[in-house]
Amino acid sequence: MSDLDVCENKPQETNGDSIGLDESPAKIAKTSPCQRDVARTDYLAWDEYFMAIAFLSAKRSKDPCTQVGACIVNRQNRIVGIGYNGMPTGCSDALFPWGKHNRADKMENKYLYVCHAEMNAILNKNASDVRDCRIYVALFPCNECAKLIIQAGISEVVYMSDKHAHKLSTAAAKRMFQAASVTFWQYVPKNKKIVIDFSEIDWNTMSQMPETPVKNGSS
Ligand SMILES: Nc1ccn([C@H]2C[C@H](O)[C@@H](COP(=O)(O)O)O2)c(=O)n1
Ligand SMILES: [Zn+2]
Repeated sequence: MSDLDVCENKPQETNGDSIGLDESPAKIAKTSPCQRDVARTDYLAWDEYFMAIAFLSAKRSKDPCTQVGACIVNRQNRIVGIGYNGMPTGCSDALFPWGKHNRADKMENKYLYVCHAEMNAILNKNASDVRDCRIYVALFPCNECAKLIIQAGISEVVYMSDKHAHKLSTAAAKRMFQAASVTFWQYVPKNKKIVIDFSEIDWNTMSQMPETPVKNGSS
């Protein structure tokens, strides 16, 4: 049984044995998670969870080179904003460039148009403001996002990669964060991977897995 399976309140048969209240520790150890009375211990820690949300959001990005996600969290560990790097609303991917090397036409460069993940997370906020929140982001913010983060009142930046540490935009961002007392620190994941495996669902207890992917309302 996986953690996602539906638990039923009846003794579960396991290996042909029934499980009674006076079972030996060895037998209790063999019971399925649903039979246990104590909480799981291998759940995601808060930082791991919020950074994973940022990485999941990045999966929506159409940038062929770098997909970035951001997740804003308040002091009660409630998510108040999520975003990823993408073109502005109404600026179709069919009409705006995802390239960055077009020497013939300087206008055909994604950097002129793309909204960064941090910007979208702030603009997507579901709270009146994001003051004193922290933002989880895969890459260290650029100087333009640093301005938005500071002006929005976010007080803490949690980042995974500082691969552009050598860039002027990163140095400028750090200079502004330090002047504005915005703390920043690098999250080092405990686990290299967090797998979301839909096939773990016990489809016998849920509506059958669709034979062919059902297209959702938007692409
Ligand atoms: N903190 C950041 C850094 C970058 N991005 C976005 C902006 C671009 O879409 C992409 C970077 O492209 P590359 O220079 O790797 O071709 O990532 C962001 O949203 N947030
Ligand atoms: Zn940025």
